[in-house]
Amino acid sequence: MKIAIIGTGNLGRSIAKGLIHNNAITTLYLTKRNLEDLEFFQDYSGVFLTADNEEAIKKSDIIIFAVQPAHFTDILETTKDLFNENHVLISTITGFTIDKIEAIIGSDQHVIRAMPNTAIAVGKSMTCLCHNEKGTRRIKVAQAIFNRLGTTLVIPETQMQAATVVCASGIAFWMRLIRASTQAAIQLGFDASEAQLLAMHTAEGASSLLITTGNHPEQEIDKVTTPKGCTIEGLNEMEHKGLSSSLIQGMIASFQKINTIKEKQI
Ligand SMILES: NC(=O)C1=CN([C@@H]2O[C@H](COP(=O)(O)OP(=O)(O)OC[C@H]3O[C@@H](n4cnc5c(N)ncnc54)[C@H](O)[C@@H]3O)[C@@H](O)[C@H]2O)C=CC1
Ligand SMILES: O=C(O)[C@@H]1CCC=N1
Repeated sequence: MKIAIIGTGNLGRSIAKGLIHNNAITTLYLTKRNLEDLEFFQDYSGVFLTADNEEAIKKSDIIIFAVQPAHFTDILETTKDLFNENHVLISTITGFTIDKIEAIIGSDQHVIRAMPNTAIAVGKSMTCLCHNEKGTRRIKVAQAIFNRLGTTLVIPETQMQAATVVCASGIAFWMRLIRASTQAAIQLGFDASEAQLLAMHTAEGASSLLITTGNHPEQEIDKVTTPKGCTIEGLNEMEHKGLSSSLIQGMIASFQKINTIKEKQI
């Protein structure tokens, strides 16, 4: 696959690492206005670094846009005449709707919106996808790419903002939970590196149990909670202190914020 990433910042770099490590490219063009901090990629064969978006688009079939929302309109305005019927345009831009994209480039292009997360760098992204009418014919191509880098779900565009909170911001939320477990493990006597090892592999184990069995979390919790035991004691104390409520309220706040950003930045 000939892929270009337009805007190789935090997310673009993560996508690039995932594509390279999963051998998912024939050529990969990475663009950025200042190429200095892309040195990591310069020795990989088939990977080209350039500040020239036009060159990257002309030499690629799949174009992944990963710039900040405020830059996307200008980039589309200046590159729209380069797009041809073979191009699949994939936007990761938060809040930038298909209507807004089509208002600039028209409705003749295959347009996919993708909401991955930074775990794409290690092939573990939960990526939500939606598409315009023409993009119906290329959604399987997009799924094939992102399935090599994790798991995909095709959703209606109306759910993309919520998907951003749950999956993209979700990486940060889960990191805080793992950090809190680490801090507790240190207080319970482990040194810092051991504490993080215990926390992150226990988190991975919990997630893998659900993915592998398809069980509801409470079914797995029931297997751990000995009557009058230490697990239920800890769980109930966490709930008295608002664990579930705090997570839910945080994600709702994040969702409310994303909808105000949408109005102001684009
Ligand atoms: N960081 C994340 O975890 C996620 C980000 N997103 C979305 O992806 C987009 C990118 O996010 P980040 O990577 O965090 O932002 P970022 O600011 O780290 O990266 C954007 C990159 O685009 C480059 N850029 C700006 N104008 C350019 C131009 N004209 N040509 C080429 N490159 C240009 C900047 O130099 C920068 O390196 C945003 O729209 C964000 O909402 C979506 C999902 C997850
Ligand atoms: O925090 C943000 O606004 C962006 C959207 C998803 C991840 N980062």
